[in-house]
Amino acid sequence: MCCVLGGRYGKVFRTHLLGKAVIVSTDAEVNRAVLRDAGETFVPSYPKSITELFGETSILNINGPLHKRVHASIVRFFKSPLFKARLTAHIQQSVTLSLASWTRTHHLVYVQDQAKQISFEILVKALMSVDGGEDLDFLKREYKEFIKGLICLPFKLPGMQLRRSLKAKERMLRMTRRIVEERRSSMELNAEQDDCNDAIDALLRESGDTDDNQRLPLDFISGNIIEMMVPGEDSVPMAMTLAVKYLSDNPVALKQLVEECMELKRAKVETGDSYVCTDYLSLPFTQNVINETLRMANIINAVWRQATKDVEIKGYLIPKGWCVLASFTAIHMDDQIYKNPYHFDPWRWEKKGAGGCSTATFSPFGGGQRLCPGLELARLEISIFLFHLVTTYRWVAQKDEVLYFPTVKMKRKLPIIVSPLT
Ligand code: HEM
Repeated sequence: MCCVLGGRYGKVFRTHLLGKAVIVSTDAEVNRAVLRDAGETFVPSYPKSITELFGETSILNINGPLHKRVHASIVRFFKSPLFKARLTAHIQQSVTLSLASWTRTHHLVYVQDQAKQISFEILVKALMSVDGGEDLDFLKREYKEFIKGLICLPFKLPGMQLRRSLKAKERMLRMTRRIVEERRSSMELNAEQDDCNDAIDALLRESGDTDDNQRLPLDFISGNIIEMMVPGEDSVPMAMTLAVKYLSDNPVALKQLVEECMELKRAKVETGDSYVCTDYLSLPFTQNVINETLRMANIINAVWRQATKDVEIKGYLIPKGWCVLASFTAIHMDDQIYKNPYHFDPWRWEKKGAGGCSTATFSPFGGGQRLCPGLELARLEISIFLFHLVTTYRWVAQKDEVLYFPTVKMKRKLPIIVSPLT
């Protein structure tokens, strides 16, 4: 029997958020059905200021065959062994350089700031091969202004944040467009070379499944490179920071992580081999720590969709035009699914499997057609950061607390006092 939702209704209920009538789902099966939909019934739906900032052709807004094509192209590139090998070396270099700057004993370090710095550099390297220098400083400055517009009043009047953010985006777009044009020219000159160094190359080479070899327009590529920074920029450093926070509060878990990482380090010293990406990703306890961090942190706590037609899921009728908020937090903190959900317990993943259980009950990276294309990049970065941190330093964390609104942050940026391992 199908029911039209009225007021609070069990695990799926109707409410008002940001002035919009919304159906909130805290039900794993309903969430899975929403995520699995390939754009026929549900399309992304964001508050007005976000849609304005992203633009209509952003991967986060588009649907149908174009979305599928762009998403597949990015996933293919991020999964390619050559990219992962290059990126592993780059992440190692960024992390070790950053850690080397903390060398003094009893030195105070703000983990959140350090993690942000490391992961921003890695992100722009992966997306557009910007590698330090003025371009990186420019992007850092403009991106900071741009991102403030994500949570602001949706008016573009002079002096208002949304207008300032859109101006910052215009400046970033000019720079990105220049890089994209230069890259296309050099591709035309070296037509036989089909190696992709970054997401720009991947999108420039993307020709679709059709015979007409339709390339993606340059403005489309430039815009998407900037818009793809949004889901990756804050989430990775916050996962790194929260992992350090949870480990600081759980010495037994930290001890086991240190032992696992030290064993790999000793093996590498003995053989003289360098680290490859699978070394990091196959450390089972490290992956359990990352799973547990992502489960508890809920950095992306939900996804928003809008129904394009009346649809019935598990007996609930979702009327056409209504927004659905599929909550990940509700599932990740459900004590029917995770025993003692507020307790940091990396060992629970030994039972569930290090790769996580089904996407219905563990979906920090979303699922279905919009499954995060940066998933492996994120896991690799967090793994490398934790590995080098625990094999280089001991630390004592100062008192701090996690804030969940409007986005996940540490109240004091997680200050720790570090001492180098002798
Ligand atoms: C811990 C880190 C990360 C988390 C928790 C995370 C989470 C997510 C989630 C939940 C979605 C799905 C949104 C939806 O269905 O509407 C998503 C999409 C996306 N993520 Fe990530 N992400 C992370 C890192 C990254 C990184 C490093 C990148 C690199 C560029 C990235 C790029 C994207 C893109 C482009 C999308 C949009 C995909 C689409 O709509 O087709 N993410 N992410």
